[in-house]
Amino acid sequence: MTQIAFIGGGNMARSLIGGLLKHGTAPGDIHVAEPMATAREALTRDLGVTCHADNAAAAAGAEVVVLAVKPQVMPAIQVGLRGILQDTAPLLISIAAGVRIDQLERWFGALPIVRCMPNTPALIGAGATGLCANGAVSAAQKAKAQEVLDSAGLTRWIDDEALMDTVTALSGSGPAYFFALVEAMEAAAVAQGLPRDAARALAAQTCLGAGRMLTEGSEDAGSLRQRVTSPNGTTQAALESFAADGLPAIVARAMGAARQRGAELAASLDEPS
Ligand SMILES: NC(=O)C1=CN([C@@H]2O[C@H](COP(=O)(O)OP(=O)(O)OC[C@H]3O[C@@H](n4cnc5c(N)ncnc54)[C@H](O)[C@@H]3O)[C@@H](O)[C@H]2O)C=CC1
Ligand SMILES: O=C(O)[C@@H]1CCC=N1
Repeated sequence: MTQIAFIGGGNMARSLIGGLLKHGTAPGDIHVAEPMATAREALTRDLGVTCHADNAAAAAGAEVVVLAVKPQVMPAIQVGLRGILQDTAPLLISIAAGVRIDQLERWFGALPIVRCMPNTPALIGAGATGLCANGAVSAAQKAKAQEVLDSAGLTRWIDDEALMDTVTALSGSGPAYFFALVEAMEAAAVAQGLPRDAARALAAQTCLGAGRMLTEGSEDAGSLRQRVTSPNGTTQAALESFAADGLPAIVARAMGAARQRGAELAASLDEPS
């Protein structure tokens, strides 16, 4: 079996490891480097994976190394990792927001690299991941990267790396937009007098049902929306209010801010010329 190392054992690493274990990867084939002792203990206790305090120790012997640290931590981990990665030449997968493939090549050397952007629903196997490969990634390695991310949910290859910040703005950050909308819907229902537990249950099930209609049926969001909207009915009244308040522009501005933040995060990691 392929040995996989995770550098950073936080939320996303945990989600991706959970998916791999569910899809048949043996815990013994997964090594995790994590500086926090309590997190290492929890990972071993909960998932049965082997944890290391040292990044190079986790990466030694791995055919796939997943970089799952915060973007700001990325330049610092090259110190301990570059040597071992140059010796073993694994497939390097980065899940860090913003961080570009050319930066990864500069820090870790010429390697097959896949930059990807998963999201938190990976925790329940319902994630969505965009992936982008550099020219050194073989067809077999591409298939391996896809297999790793497929275990967390849906995957899509993105040919143009410049669009990865848009993927981050769409599906990487997207779960938070959705939760924010649900919070607002629940709060409005409670303000109208509905008990909180009823508001929460009805809102959550509504989102589940709407999401399943989108993913399990063949209709797009626009036509599903139209089917809810009776002429001169309640939905029309709500949608007209959204339109008057500029919902599409609000969403476009928010996604623009997310995309720009991805680019800024990456730029902040470039050495001044
Ligand atoms: N949270 C999210 O929704 C998503 C996050 N991402 C990306 O995933 C990456 C990780 O994010 P999270 O899991 O949310 O963060 P997190 O903070 O939960 O996990 C990061 C882990 O890295 C560890 N760490 C810190 N310094 C380290 C070092 N020098 N060597 C090894 N490990 C070190 C931390 O102790 C922590 O456990 C980020 O780059 C983020 O942009 C990608 C998609 C979605
Ligand atoms: O907020 C962030 O920067 C990360 C990347 C996408 C989701 N969470």
